[in-house]
Amino acid sequence: MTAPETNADGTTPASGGKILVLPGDHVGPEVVTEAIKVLNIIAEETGRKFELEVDLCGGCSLDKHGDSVTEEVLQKCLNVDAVFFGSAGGPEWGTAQPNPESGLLRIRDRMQIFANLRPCKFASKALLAYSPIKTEVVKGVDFMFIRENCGGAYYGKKIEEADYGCDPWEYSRPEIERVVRVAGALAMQHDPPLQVYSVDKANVLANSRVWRRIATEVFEKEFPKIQLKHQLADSLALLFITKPTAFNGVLVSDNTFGDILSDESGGLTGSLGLLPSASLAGPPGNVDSKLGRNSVGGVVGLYEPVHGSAPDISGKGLANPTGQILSLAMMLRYSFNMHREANIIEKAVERCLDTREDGGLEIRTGDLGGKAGTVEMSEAIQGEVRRLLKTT
Ligand SMILES: NC(=O)C1=CN([C@@H]2O[C@H](COP(=O)(O)OP(=O)(O)OC[C@H]3O[C@@H](n4cnc5c(N)ncnc54)[C@H](O)[C@@H]3O)[C@@H](O)[C@H]2O)C=CC1
Ligand SMILES: CC(C)CC(=O)C(=O)O
Ligand SMILES: [Mg+2]
Repeated sequence: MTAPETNADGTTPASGGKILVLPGDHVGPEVVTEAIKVLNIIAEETGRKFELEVDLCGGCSLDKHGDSVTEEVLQKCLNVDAVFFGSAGGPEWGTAQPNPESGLLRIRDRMQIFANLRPCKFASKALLAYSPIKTEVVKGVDFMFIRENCGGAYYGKKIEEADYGCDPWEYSRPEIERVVRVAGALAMQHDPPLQVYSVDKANVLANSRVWRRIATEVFEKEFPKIQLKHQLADSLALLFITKPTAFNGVLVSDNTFGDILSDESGGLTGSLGLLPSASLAGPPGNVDSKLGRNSVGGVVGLYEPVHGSAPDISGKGLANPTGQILSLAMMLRYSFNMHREANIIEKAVERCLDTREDGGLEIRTGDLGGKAGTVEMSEAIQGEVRRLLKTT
């Protein structure tokens, strides 16, 4: 899984950075394999040499090592520029601890990749027809959901007894400040800055009231051009269905609300199989912050699709590889500053999904009602990526 040792003209490729690949379980390895083919095309065409290492996390690690992630793999995560992750879990491992998913949670914690960016927009306008929401309601939806990724109810000292369970839902000032700053920094990358919404349950939860107060303070002090708006999480679940474009811009929330509400994006845009994500250890882009920088001038991050291991369709070559391939685009953009190549992958995906009338290839995997398999979709994207790299 490495790029060629020399460029076509015989020169040595520039050192491109280290990537740890953790394919995980069920459809994870199926879609990761396809995304790596796209990465190899980019490495080949640009001469950038990435150092790739593949290891285990999830049920596959439980089977081999008796733990969902080993200390050795956690250490490797700390010594790379980016981690490329598939998905962890499946019914055969159940939920008793440590379950496969706990491996991913431990990696997020160890890497302190506290900002999980989950963009929601149509990868092609042809997909408007696949949304269960009326076209006139969902057309133009375009937001970035930022989910706090290392705190809240998913972490802390849990109590699990036969008849009692407790997950403390805690947030402290530094945890809130750093993630809302990422929301502000992303919004400021646009001219005029994007609207930012902070999502909470401040009408009920103490940790939400602290979240709201600190988010307000950070925006007043550090992002005076943005007027932060607050939205309760329960009504947002409704408004995402009835008026999703009202939230175009950037949304930021805690771990639990963000996990649940960002899956709704899959419902809005046609299929969960299309959606990528990036979990970052600092703000992306040229910001005045050294937090989370990697050895190649980008941000340390873990990249994975929003979807899980889809055990219901695994082993049949049916999974849509698009979410994983778009996660690769996010990795190139945020961890490797390869904006051109990231844009090319997104354009290639769009062309493969566009209707023939619009000059596209109109390829549809099963989640979009079509007959194409994982490899067919991936090969079409690879072909478009190669063509666009040569011609643009
Ligand atoms: N980051 C991760 O590793 C995550 C892991 N999980 C784990 O995954 C396992 C399955 O969870 P589910 O609740 O079923 O959620 P899921 O996201 O795996 O699947 C939900 C539905 O979406 C479909 N789907 C998902 N990805 C698809 C793709 N690429 N192409 C076509 N269809 C796709 C599935 O077939 C299923 O019908 C569980 O063990 C869960 O804990 C769930 C979410 C995230
Ligand atoms: C650890 C994961 C299984 C939690 C989740 O659902 C997600 O991150 O999307
Ligand atoms: Mg989830």
